[in-house]
Amino acid sequence: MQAFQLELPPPLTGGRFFGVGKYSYLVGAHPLPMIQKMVESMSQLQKEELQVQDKEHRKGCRGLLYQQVENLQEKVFIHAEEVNKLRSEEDGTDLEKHRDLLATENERLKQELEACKLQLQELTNQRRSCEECEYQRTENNALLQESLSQLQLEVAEKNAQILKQELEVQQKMDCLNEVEQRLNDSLRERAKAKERFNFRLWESQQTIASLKAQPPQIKYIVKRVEVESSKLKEALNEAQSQNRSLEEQVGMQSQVLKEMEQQLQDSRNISTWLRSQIQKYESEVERVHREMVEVVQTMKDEKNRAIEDAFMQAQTEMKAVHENLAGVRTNLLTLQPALRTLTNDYNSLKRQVRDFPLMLQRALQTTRAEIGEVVEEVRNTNHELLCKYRRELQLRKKYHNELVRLKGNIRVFCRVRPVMEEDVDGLEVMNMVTFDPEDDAVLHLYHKGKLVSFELDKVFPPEATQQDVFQEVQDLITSCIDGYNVCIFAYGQTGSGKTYTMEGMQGNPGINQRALQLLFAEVAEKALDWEYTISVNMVEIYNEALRDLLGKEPHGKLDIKLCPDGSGHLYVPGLTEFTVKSVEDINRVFEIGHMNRVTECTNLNEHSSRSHALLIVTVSGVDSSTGIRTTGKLNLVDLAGSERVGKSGAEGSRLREAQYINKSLSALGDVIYALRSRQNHVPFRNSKLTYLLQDSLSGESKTLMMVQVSPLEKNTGETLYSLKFAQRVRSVELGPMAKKTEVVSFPPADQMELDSRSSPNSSPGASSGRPGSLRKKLQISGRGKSPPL
Ligand SMILES: Nc1ncnc2c1ncn2[C@@H]1O[C@H](COP(=O)(O)OP(=O)(O)OP(=O)(O)O)[C@@H](O)[C@H]1O
Repeated sequence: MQAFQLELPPPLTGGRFFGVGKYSYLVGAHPLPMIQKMVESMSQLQKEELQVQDKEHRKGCRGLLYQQVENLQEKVFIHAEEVNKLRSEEDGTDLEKHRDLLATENERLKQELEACKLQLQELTNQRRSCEECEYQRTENNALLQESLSQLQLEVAEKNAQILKQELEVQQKMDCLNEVEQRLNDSLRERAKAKERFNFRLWESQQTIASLKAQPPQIKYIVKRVEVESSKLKEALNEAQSQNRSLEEQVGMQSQVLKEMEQQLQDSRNISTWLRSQIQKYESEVERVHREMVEVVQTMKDEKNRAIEDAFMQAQTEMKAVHENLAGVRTNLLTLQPALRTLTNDYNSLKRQVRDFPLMLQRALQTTRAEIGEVVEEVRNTNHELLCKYRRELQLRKKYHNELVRLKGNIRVFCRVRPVMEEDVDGLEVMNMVTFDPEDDAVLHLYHKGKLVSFELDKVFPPEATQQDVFQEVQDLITSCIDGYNVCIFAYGQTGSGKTYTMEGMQGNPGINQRALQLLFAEVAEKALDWEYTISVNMVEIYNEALRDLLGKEPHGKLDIKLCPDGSGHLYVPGLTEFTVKSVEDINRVFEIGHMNRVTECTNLNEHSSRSHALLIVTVSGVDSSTGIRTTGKLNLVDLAGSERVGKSGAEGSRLREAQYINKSLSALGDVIYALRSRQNHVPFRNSKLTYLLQDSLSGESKTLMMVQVSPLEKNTGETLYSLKFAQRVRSVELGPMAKKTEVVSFPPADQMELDSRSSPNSSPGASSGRPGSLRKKLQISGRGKSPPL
């Protein structure tokens, strides 16, 4: 029989033994009292078992059971030891300690922060007292505020971290408590099982003891021993099964222990991490603290420096102020007499100021009276001047009219067009017209080998410009503003330059546009006293039909009618009239007229040479001071070509056109003749042209006939005819002799030619009142004789 020795661990400190009989229990602060108790009872059991073994040497079957129990005890002990060790090493209180430490550290940081705030407050106060460092302080303050807010943020973060860690620690603690609870429960279970086992063991021992106490009956005993030994076997089996269940429980316990170990390991990791975090936090706090201290130190230094500077500056300024004060004191001494003088002056000025309104009122009254007198004088002078001006105006008008009358109310000019490139046509062109260099009213025409001379009111050579021509006619145009009716006719064969003279060309306008421009200028000059309105009509007479060139329906024929007011004046119902105020307006009107003329005909050149184009300008004015009203009419007429088509044997429409043209031109000649010779009857109604211009030709009206001629040899016939026409118009002399003259019709073209043939060298101009050089020449040569009309 083998003896079993069980080595038990020394009892843990802090515990007390309480024993009842052979079972003793350890209670107190030990973490595993049940295990301990179990170990104790097991050792007790072992001792008793040993005694039994001694007594019952034959009962070797119990050895296995003891062996197993021993192993079990060993394992339980090891586990208990490990648990104790773990508990002592990594107790949950460590985490709590860390947490407490962190809380303390946090508290300390908060206090430091408060101290920093206080210091900052102090510095702010100090800075307030130092005004010169205001700007710098504001900047530093802002920086500090910024770092402070950063620190506060960090502290808040750390607090949050601490709270989180506290929560985690709490969770771990709860976990540990739960594990401990479970361990305690399992130990209690085990103790109960052990107790039951012991009780059975005790019962078995009691049975053995009672068996031993019975008297020996060999045969019977042997049998009983066998019986008892089977009982023991049963007990043994039961113990083994209990042992197995205990082993299972131990396995479970070891599993639980493993879990606990794992949890402890996790806790250890977390604790390490927390420690590192705390270290980081501490180092950060330390760094911030160091920075704060540095900043505070820098600010203190700056403050001291600023104070020193301010002090030095104040000292310097104080010194300067003292010096100034001394200067001021000296000045004060010298200024006192000046002050006295100034005070006296001031007092006298005050007196003057007091008296000033009265003086001013008197001066104003005097000045007003003087101004009134002067104004009255000026008014009188103005009135006189105005009267003089009006007288002068009347005189000017009178003299102008006298001048025009002296020149003749009907004047005849001649313009010779230059030889054009298209006239040359490869052949040598002979210029048949020559001029008198000493007299600008004479021209000579070389015709059929003879030189025929003509004297008119003015002759324009080919080189005369549009401006030169206009210069001579502008008097007539301005008289229109004074209320006179003016007619300017362009007469001549086709291509002789009538349109050029009247309308002109782009960029070089003729009489029409220049006349309107002049009217605008004159009207503007008189705008102070007179208010003028300038309106225009444009008409065309073709084959004795009157057409409105500005109307919306230029095809319609117009009629000339007597005014229903009984004034005897004529008017054209439905004739379009435009009021013009500027050159742009004129251009627009000309454009409309031109367009209407173009739309009417297929060949404008042909058409224009066979129709009369009239631009009628009406100038109405009212004198704002006197209320006098004037109305003048300017008729600018581009006549149809005067060539004698009828003679060349034309037929049909061409002949009809020619007849109409001849008729109207003859009628014009007749009217002018009748007017110049002051006949009682003037045949205005013989043509549409003269009838339309009746108002403008009669009475005080002024007429200019611009006879256009070509210098070309091929045109000499027509040139001669035109010049004769001009000569005849001009030769009609006003005065007693003219009055006596009979009323005769203007000779037709053929007759005029015959006349010229009969006396080619005769110059009708010789009989005119104009003292022309040619006339003198003719008189000297004895050939100055008026032709019969
Ligand atoms: N004084 C001048 N200087 C330069 N060119 C001129 C002059 N006179 C006329 N002409 C030119 O001669 C040509 C014929 O002139 P314009 O058309 O004026 O003649 P017209 O007598 O009006 O003819 P029509 O009776 O056919 O209308 C034009 O090309 C014109 O430019």
